[in-house]
Amino acid sequence: MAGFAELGLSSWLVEQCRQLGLKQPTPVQLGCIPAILEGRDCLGCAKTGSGKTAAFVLPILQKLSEDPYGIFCLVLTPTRELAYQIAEQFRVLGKPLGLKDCIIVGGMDMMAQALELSRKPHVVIATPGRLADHLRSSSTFSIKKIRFLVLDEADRLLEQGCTDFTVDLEAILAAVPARRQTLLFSATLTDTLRELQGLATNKPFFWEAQAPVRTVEQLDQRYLLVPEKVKDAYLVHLIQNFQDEHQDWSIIIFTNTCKTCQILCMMLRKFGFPAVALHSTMRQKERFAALAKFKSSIYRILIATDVASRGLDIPTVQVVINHNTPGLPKIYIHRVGRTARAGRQGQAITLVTQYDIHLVHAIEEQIKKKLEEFSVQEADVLQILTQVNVVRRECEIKLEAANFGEKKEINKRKQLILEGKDPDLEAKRKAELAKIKQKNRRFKEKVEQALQRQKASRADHRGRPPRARPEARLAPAPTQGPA
Ligand SMILES: Nc1ncnc2c1ncn2[C@@H]1O[C@H](COP(=O)(O)OP(=O)(O)OP(=O)(O)O)[C@@H](O)[C@H]1O
Repeated sequence: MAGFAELGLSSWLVEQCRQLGLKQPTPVQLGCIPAILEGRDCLGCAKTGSGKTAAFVLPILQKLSEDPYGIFCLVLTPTRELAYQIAEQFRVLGKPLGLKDCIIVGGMDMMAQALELSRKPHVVIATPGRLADHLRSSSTFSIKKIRFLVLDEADRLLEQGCTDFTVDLEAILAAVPARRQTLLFSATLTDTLRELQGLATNKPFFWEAQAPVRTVEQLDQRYLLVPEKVKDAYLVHLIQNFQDEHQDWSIIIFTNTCKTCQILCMMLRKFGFPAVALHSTMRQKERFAALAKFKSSIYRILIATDVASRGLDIPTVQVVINHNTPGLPKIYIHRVGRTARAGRQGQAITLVTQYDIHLVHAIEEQIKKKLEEFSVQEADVLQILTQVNVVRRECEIKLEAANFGEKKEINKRKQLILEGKDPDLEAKRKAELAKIKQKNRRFKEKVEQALQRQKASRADHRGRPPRARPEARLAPAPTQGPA
């Protein structure tokens, strides 16, 4: 198998890899590094934890060492934490170059960032919103001459999710040169391939890992069917068992809202578990502090919303628990990909209520693998049921008294003012964006319905009725009220 040197990387970079313990290139690195060194655009789609970051960082550093100037490379990424993680990889691998990098993300001081940008760093790693703000408000830097544009988690940057990057991306794309190399990476790139291909037009090289299953083999994937009302008792039971059976452990629990995230964190702490929360309504400094404490195992449990579902590389994570079944299979793929990274073992347990069975089927269809049932001693769960429900209620009351929702609004407004924006104008802009999104959604739905009708009428023509939906594989468990 080819080593890093055979891929065309210089000896100093091969030595950097060796020092970091990267002995052999991973398949995505084997595929993409030579193409990037050749000057081609690249779309790299490989499973979570397979080394996509180094697949773009290494060839960029090589090209930078041949012709160093600032700003040479711009990396865009959907979350702030991920921006810091990517910067770290550039710093470590590019140390012999004396690499200057600059991180441009929301929630941090804008003036300090503007100053850093004006010093022409070699590499800028940014979230789209904040970089677009700088482009609109400052003329002290330029990205007109960048040689590389990287979109990490490219499909997320292009989709219209709860944070819509499209307007900011347009502003950024208008400011970068047409003659550049564009590199797009994600574990779920194929879902938005058509949109992405429009961005990478310079002899694009598409690399996709060929595998029958879309999640990693070393990942043990389970579901646990739980009645909605007793979910938290199951969660406490799972964690207690895991803590009893393992010495050195770390768990990430994903939730669907910031409020649930906060309540679960309070609740688990009341039970004496070392838990810390990470969600978008926390101040940025608190977010970084929480992640740092989890990474250094001061806290063993990270309870997070989907701000942590993509890209974060924390090798010690052995288990991912989905407190809610993700509504989209690709969110599932990224969430469970926080464990079993770089060849390690890992386990993912998804709590599934009677209302979520169709979501599990959609996930299984996408990942091309059936989840197995995780069994627990229900009698043990019943024993703690009342206590868990009482503690949860106490936490809810405490959070309501602390005006969590209101504080969230106030924090948002404060942040906007700090960023030099008018909160009311921003609210108007958001409302307009939401309207456009809703219009787009309706349009998409109409198209889908028309396609369905076409399909059905074709099936009628052939005299075959459309296929009936398969029976739900998971039978709903009996609902159990709190004792
Ligand atoms: N050639 C290699 N040999 C061994 N380990 C590697 C190699 N390349 C990268 N790694 C390690 O693998 C881990 C995962 O890499 P990385 O974070 O780049 O994954 P990814 O493919 O971007 O995952 P995700 O899709 O979740 O973002 C990192 O800890 C990284 O240091």
